[in-house]
Amino acid sequence: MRASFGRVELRADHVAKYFYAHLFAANPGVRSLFPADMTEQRDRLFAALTAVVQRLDDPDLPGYLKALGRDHRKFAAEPAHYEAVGQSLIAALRFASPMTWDAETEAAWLGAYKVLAEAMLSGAEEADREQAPRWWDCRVLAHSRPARGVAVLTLAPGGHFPFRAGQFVSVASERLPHVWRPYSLAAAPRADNTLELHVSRVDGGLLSPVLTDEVREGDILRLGPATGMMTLREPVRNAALVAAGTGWAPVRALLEELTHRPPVETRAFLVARATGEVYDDRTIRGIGEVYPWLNLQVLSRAERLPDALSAYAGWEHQDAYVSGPPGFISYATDLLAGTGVPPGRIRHDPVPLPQRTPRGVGHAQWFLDPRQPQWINPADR
Ligand SMILES: NC(=O)C1=CN([C@@H]2O[C@H](COP(=O)(O)OP(=O)(O)OC[C@H]3O[C@@H](n4cnc5c(N)ncnc54)[C@H](O)[C@@H]3O)[C@@H](O)[C@H]2O)C=CC1
Repeated sequence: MRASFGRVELRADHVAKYFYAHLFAANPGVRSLFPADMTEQRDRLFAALTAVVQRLDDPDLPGYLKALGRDHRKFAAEPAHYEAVGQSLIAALRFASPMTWDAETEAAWLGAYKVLAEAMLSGAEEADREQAPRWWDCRVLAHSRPARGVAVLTLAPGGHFPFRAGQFVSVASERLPHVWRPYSLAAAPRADNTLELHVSRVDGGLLSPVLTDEVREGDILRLGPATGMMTLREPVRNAALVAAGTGWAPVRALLEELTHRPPVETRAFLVARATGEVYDDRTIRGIGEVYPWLNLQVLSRAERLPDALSAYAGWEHQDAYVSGPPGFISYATDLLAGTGVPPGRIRHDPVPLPQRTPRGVGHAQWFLDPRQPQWINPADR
């Protein structure tokens, strides 16, 4: 599977287009479940597939797939859709590698897809049995813009919204139907059931400009179920929390949860946004009073992190939590591992894999199945 995916990945755009064309042609009713503009959606298919193929041996994969299936209920995904997606996926993969696709490869993909679909469906069925809502409609109670390109939203869910500090949710706005994006919850569960999101505006992004610039108090946002493994590891030990930009959100939630636990030595390192701002300065200014056991350092640039980390010892006895832009997560995780934190003790949310191969292929490359030298790739011209 990995070998065949390596070849297909080179033609990711073509394969994804073929996959959706096949899916919508064979199942016309399915089209309305997807956004009007499919450009981003196509990339997401490959990000998801890549993540699964890279993690085939990962013992956490079944749990991840079950959570994914539970989460997919918000898309109104039914068992028949899983069947249809499987057929279109195999058709697209076969189409993309005509010279190398054989019965053995097809059997491997069919088997893997069956395992994947069964795990996701079992997650969805479990949620159905628990009568868990497919999504939560949440009213925007407050919307503020504490810094350039950042919005803080306070939400009131229609009913009880179960989650743990450090988790994230998928969010959609009625202003942009069917477009869902993940955001970390910026506070631990509260007595009044309200939730907080910190949104950084991504230029050219789809949902973040809507959430920062258009959403108003009184709007309804739709939230999928909370998920993610950046929760406090039990039993709670000394902890290092490392965040950049709005990656501060889940760290703030974890700090709030730590106030309800017996005190442990906690260090936090917050790197300012690329624009130079630390947007939650009101919380940060009063932090010593609320969290007397916390040592917080605010750093103006990520390059200051190595020195800040090396000023401390005893890293091998810490749990570490990292959040921020994907490049920052890899950077900080490597630094922490270098200071002696065992890799199994560093928690962060899933990071999209960097694209390994250039996109866009010419007719010649499309025709010749094996990987070709860079010079015939139009994207490199
Ligand atoms: N659970 C999580 O991991 C969360 C992740 N995020 C992500 O964090 C980002 C926040 O955006 P902004 O606040 O605009 O932050 P930003 O884009 O301004 O970046 C914050 C800091 O990260 C550093 N950084 C960025 N890329 C780096 C790299 N490759 N290596 C080393 N350092 C790097 C920059 O120096 C910058 O100072 C978004 O990508 C968002 O998706 C946000 C919330 C939670």
